Amino acid sequence: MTDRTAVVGAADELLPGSAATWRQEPEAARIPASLHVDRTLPPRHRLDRWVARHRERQDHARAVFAASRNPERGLPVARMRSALGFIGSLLGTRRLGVTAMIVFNALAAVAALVIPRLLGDLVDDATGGGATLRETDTVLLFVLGVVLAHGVLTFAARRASAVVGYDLLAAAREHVVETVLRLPLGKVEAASSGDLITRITSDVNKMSNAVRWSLPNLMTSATMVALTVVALLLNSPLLTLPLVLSAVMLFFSVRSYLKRAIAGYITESATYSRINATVTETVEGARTVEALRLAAHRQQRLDDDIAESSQAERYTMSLRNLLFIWLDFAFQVPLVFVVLLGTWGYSEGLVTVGQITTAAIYLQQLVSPMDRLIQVLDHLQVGIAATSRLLGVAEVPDDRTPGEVTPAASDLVGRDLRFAYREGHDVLHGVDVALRPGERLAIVGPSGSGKSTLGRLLAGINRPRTGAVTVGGVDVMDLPLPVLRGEVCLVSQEHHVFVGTLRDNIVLAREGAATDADVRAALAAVDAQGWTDRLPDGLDTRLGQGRTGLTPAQAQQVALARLVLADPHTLVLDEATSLIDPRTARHLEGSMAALLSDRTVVAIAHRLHTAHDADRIAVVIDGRIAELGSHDDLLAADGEYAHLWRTWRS
Ligand SMILES: Nc1ncnc2c1ncn2[C@@H]1O[C@H](COP(=O)(O)OP(=O)(O)OP(=O)(O)O)[C@@H](O)[C@H]1O
Repeated sequence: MTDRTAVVGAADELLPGSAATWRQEPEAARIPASLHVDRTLPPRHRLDRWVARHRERQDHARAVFAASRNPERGLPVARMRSALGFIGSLLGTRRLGVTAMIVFNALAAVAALVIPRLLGDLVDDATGGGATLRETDTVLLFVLGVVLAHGVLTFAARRASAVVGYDLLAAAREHVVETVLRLPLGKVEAASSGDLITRITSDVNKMSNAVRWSLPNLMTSATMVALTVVALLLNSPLLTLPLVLSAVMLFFSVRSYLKRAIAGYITESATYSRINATVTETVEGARTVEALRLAAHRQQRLDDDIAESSQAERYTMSLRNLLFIWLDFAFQVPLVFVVLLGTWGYSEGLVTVGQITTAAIYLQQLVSPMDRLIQVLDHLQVGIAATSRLLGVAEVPDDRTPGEVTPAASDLVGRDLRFAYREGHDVLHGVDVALRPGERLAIVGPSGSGKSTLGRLLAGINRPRTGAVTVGGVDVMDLPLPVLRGEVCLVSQEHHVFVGTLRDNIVLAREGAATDADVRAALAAVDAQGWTDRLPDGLDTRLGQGRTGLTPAQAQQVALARLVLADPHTLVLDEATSLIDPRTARHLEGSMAALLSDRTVVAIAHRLHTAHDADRIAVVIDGRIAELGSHDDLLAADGEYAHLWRTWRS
């Protein structure tokens, strides 16, 4: 891309209604972010508006949730069952740790339950006048011992939970990284980078919190609740009755919450993805923003994203608030009933004061684990939503179906190639191109005419909408990636230097099969031996961010050396030498000439001298091959190429 097109292209990404828009969450799912609390309204109307807003946010959450099921629109979201299955399988492979976690949590809960029972007995002995000072001392000492045991067991339980939690987190992170690396390149590029980043950062963290905090607390609280109910029953079945009321209230309020929460949290995360996408694009396009004075527009877009996110957060907050109101009722009402029932039962001689005391303490003791249990449910909803988004990355449909057949020949043919980045907007319109083995084809044409897109299709990066690219008669989309890499390779304008040694950066094209001599030969082939020999640690010199920096030209040479090692019979060079100054580029091309001589080369060229040296030149205009022939033939034809050539020469 030229500098001008770089600016215009980047501006396209940053302006409304541009190509960038389709990469994000479905536009239809946006909600108006204009609903603010109107304090001038009378309270009843305010309540009406609150209900209306709540419904609107709920509809929005449902729409985003439904849209997230469509893999064609952004990155998909996995089903809740898959998320639970994933967490379950992680837990299943750590049986020892999980068992330790359960056992210690259960023992800690039992220790906590013994104390009220002892205190209740003490009250009964005291009110009955049966307890001596010595007995009271013994009971208190015993209570102290149990408190100490409880502390030790709680420590052991938390430690076991932390070990399991961090282990799970590490496993989940590895899974996510592997999944992301396996994604088809075309799909990764089509996804919003903000969404991908949010999923592998914020969603991984949410899942990790759910695992590290929620699972242990779920164990502790659930054990505590279950044992407290058993203890209540053992203490007095009559005084346990009010719990039924509590259970009914809890059941309905939690069920209603759970029905809505997942969609709410997935929507909330989707809004974070939007914010991330807007910020990332703005930072990446900072120069364009400055050059075209787009700051106010970008600011507005970010404000809109934040406003929308705040609406989504308000919705989940309302869900939580409603839940907690019900929980307060569910916790307080039984206590009142225990006192009332206890008073009646005492007057009828059915229960003792000690039993009432124990029941009241147990009920009080139940509030905290119940409260935590509900918080755990809330965190788990967030965790499950985050896990669903994480696993959704793995559900991106693969764009190739690798088969068993390997190409017997090396002729590369493209037939009826059409391609659209946006549905209904083809950028290639039925291109036919056939390369003879060993031929050099230069692709030239105006900016945006589809040269790079054609190169990507020929290299098997993207699947054409119609037609196919075949190598030796086999569709490139049917070849497994390692096989394809040995057939056709694309060298693009971006040359990433990975953090690692110079050697690592080069052998990744043929991992495990390349020796140091191969690496040196590859560097020599691209004329990089001089400066690489002068590096302080030779092939062991560490490159990448924060380490030895490379000039763009050196980075490009490293990328080319990688390619030499991959040894494909066909190379697609997408302005591969554009970042090197013309003299070095000429030099580099010269030194590569011997290497390229027995390969098929498709060179997407801006500098026409590359075209001049090619066997044939394809002139791409508006997604079609307008002219095809040798330099001399095309000059003689006096068409588009002749015009470009004269302009370039002058
Ligand atoms: N990732 C993308 N998303 C949406 N549209 C795209 C994308 N990449 C390219 N396009 C559009 O497809 C069309 C063809 O682009 P392409 O990069 O293939 O042209 P080109 O001839 O290589 O341009 P240049 O010489 O400027 O690199 C252009 O209109 C471009 O805006």
